[in-house]
Amino acid sequence: MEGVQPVNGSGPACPLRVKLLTLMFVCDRDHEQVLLGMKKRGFGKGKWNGFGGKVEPGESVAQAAVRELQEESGALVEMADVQTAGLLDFTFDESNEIMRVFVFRADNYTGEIAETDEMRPQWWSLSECPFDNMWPDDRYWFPYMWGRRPFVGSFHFKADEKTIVTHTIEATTVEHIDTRAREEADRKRAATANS
Ligand SMILES: Nc1nc2c([nH]c(=O)n2[C@H]2C[C@H](O)[C@@H](COP(=O)(O)OP(=O)(O)OP(=O)(O)O)O2)c(=O)[nH]1
Repeated sequence: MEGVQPVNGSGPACPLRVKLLTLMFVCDRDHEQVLLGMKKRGFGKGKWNGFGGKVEPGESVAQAAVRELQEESGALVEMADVQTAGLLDFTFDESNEIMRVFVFRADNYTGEIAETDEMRPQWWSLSECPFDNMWPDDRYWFPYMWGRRPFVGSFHFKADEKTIVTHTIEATTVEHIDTRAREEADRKRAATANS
């Protein structure tokens, strides 16, 4: 189990499992374009999204973001070029899981972008971002991500994974998000060592 915490501090009677995830956006600032991938399988299949996935025990959240980007798109981002963008918690009716997603962006990459088993990458002009075919929460925080304004948010969905029931989104600092990322990676490492 990756981590367990009470719901809104309501005590251990109602634990939620935390799934630690990354999401990376490669941005071409000169042409106002962002690299998205069509998810070909698994959670979010059929949607355009940034690239990401689970954090492995022992790696930092940013390292996981770089690894997942390369595995899914072929693009390689140096750690020095990884920019902290945001932190998002997703919950769903009838689920006892929090999907805790650390969002990053990068303006530089090397390597050859290519389709993989999981994703079909494509550059999108910012003005033509396919929000109707992305997760419905994305239009709330995408302007923060592109605008380099650190954000923290939470979205609670119905079990249909389409309808947002409640949400919060607010500005924060890179330091706050980075501290949370370190805490979450430490928690995951400790939970794995104890299991
Ligand atoms: N844009 C956006 N991305 C989301 C939302 N919810 C959510 O989990 N994601 C992202 C976080 C991750 O990058 C991805 C889910 O991770 P995944 O299931 O693909 O993880 P993975 O690749 O490690 O899984 P697997 O191949 O090992 O099965 O979707 C959302 O509401 N909006």
